Amino acid sequence: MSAADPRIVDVNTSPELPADFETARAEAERLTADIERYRTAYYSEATSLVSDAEYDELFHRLEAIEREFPELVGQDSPTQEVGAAVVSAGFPEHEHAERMLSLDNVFSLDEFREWAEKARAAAGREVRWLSELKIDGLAISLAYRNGVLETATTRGDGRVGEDITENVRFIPVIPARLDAGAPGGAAIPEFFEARGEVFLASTDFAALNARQRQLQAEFAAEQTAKGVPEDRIPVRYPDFANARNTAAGSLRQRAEKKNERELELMRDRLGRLSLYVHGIGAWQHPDFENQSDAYRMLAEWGLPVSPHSRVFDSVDEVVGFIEDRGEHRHDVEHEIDGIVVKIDELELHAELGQTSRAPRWAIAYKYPPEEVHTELLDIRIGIGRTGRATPYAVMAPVHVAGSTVSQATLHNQEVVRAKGVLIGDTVVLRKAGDVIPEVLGAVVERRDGSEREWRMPSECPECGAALRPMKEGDIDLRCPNARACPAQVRGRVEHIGSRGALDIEVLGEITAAALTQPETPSTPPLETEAGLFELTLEQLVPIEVIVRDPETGERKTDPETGEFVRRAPFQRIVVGYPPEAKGLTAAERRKAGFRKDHRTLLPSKDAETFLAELERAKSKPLWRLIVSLNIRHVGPVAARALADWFGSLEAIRAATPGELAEVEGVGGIIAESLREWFEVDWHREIVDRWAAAGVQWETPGHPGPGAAVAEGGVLAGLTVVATGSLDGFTRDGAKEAIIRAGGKAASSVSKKTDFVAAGPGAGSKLAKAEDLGIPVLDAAQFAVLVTVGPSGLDLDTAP
Ligand SMILES: NC(=O)c1ccc[n+]([C@@H]2O[C@H](COP(=O)([O-])OP(=O)(O)OC[C@H]3O[C@@H](n4cnc5c(N)ncnc54)[C@H](O)[C@@H]3O)[C@@H](O)[C@H]2O)c1
Repeated sequence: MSAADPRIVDVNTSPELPADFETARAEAERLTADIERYRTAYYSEATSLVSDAEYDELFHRLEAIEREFPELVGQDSPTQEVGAAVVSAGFPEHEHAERMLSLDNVFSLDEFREWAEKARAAAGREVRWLSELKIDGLAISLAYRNGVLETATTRGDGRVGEDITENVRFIPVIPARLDAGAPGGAAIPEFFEARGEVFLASTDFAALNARQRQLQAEFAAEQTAKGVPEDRIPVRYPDFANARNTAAGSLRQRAEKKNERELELMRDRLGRLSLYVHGIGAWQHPDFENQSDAYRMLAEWGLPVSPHSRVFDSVDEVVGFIEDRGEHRHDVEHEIDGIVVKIDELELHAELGQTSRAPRWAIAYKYPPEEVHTELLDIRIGIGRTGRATPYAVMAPVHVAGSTVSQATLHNQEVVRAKGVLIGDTVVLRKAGDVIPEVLGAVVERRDGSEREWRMPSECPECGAALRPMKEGDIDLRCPNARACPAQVRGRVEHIGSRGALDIEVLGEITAAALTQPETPSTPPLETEAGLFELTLEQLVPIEVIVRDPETGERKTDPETGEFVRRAPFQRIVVGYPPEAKGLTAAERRKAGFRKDHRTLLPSKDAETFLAELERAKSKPLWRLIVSLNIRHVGPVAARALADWFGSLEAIRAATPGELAEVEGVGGIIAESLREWFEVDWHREIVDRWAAAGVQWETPGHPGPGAAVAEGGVLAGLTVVATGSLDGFTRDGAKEAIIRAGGKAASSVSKKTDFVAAGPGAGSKLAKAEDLGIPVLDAAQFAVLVTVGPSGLDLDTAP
């Protein structure tokens, strides 16, 4: 999807400004009406009808138009105002002793440098820059009289806000009474206002959502007990989508009309809120020179101050801070949407002054957005190689955190319910850097009734089998048709080619699909992976696939012909004279009317590479072959352990679950999974057909299960257990040293054990060795054992 897609919001490119006054006025009116609607919802209902980036874009567009046509700037333009006037939620109104302002924004480092240069020029001297994290929360003003919290007020329109003191009393970090501090410290003034940001720390936000899920589960259990069918139980406690709006909503809850239980929940939410002070308002006789000094004083009196603020002497250092914090945006305990840079010297605040909405001595540098709004077009099901059915969101493509996103996993049907999203909803999508995109929830207020509920399908979308949980109580549903479901075969074949398995060049997602679900021929060359090593050039060449859009997964059509775009990954077409013209001279060909229009299908380079890679794969290390069998829980680590110990697939198959579980790195779950896998006929068919095609299911020269690799080594015939951390050896290193010396490296102590090497952290194995009277060695003795053998040990001095 190109960046020119109208649905993709790009805050960095704005169209040209209107050319004449009338057009400009009409657009400014439209923008004002939209901004008005959005900010009322945002400040009064804690709801984001559009994303912050979209809001900022509208705001900037209006600012740009007003700059071009200054006659348009009216008193009530949003560009001249702070926040929004209070839309009463029933809280008393309260007038700030000193106005609360907003901040001007910049969106690039160049813009920031330009602003800093201007501010310095206006100051007429070098200044110090107080650089702070811009907390994504909501501003409040705390008025203290004689050290006691008198009022806590929202910002409102900057002059008058809502008195939310009663709610703020439940926020544990906000002191009701200040602490006079250490003797000799600054005296608390009779009256002052501290400004700060209320926010929900990321861990508290996660905990609050966990609580919502728990409440929903309890509610669902009650409903079930009343006989309400599962799919009719409403979502009473949906996930909260956004920490800032949740904090704002929590703070503006009304206690009236709430029953005991609701009050308890309300207080629980308030109790999770935090605050950092980031400014001062009215203050009688300040006896400090810098804003940073004020912070130190407020902290002494017990008000929470952000630990992340820094003071710099140069703009370059500030830029470094902005860049560094931008890279570590998520290492902070709360959400940040930018950096606020302020001149530290209070004297200059007075000198530079303020506009109608923001101080001239501070600026907010905003980071690119990580949350955007987009439309949820559909919810579909993906079937993975293990048959797991995973719902995923298909969205109108949207640009966020450096890439275009149109799909996001929704994990399972419970998650879809908890998020409370409907198809057709405007949803909040979050993508932070390289992190996987996540749908946070719906913008419920934007619903128009056309949205529809999604239900988890009961059948596999690829093969029609009835989906079911693997075992009772599982939330995940699976397609049980493991052998024939095209999605599962495709997934397994792709896995075989992956780097952690057989690492076969060419065998990726597209080839896997081409081999299992081609357009032509209608019978796929592979019914299951059993036929992989039997593939021939003749089978590969005719394969055609329909090209899909990598973002939407939709089949691509040719805009001219209207037909699906096809690709033949394994073909090369050579155009020449027909075979009948062979041996004729040019004149004879002309005379006979032969033309150069005969097409011959030949294998492409990929086809040849693929077959050569398959050939090579047949003798790859046994552990890679084991990984490529797609056995549940058997990844590279377990496969290596199995291959090292047993040396052949046959030995693994013949081992009892007990013997399997004894191998270090294997354990009971994997042992059981292996046993189940080998019981299935078509699994054994894979092994047999691959073997018939030349796959080597054993490690050449391996002497057999658990036996010494190095015949006749100093530990031949001896079993050694290494436990705890042995100085000079890694865990695997110790095991390898035993095997290299010809011994058997066992993972549990029994009567058959000859030596136990134990380092710090050794637990029950050491105790057992002592019980059984088996010699226990320290790291130094172990080193002697594996190099010289038991004859080098002086066992009387063993610990
Ligand atoms: N999505 C929407 O519908 C919608 C609507 C309205 C506003 N908004 C968001 O709100 C912004 C405008 O709100 P605004 O006027 O509060 O401006 P702002 O958020 O751009 O900046 C001013 C505010 O930053 C806060 N802040 C956080 N950390 C601070 C610090 N260390 N020092 C000083 N202040 C700090 C204060 O609350 C201050 O009032 C928009 O840019 C947008 O992101 C969104």
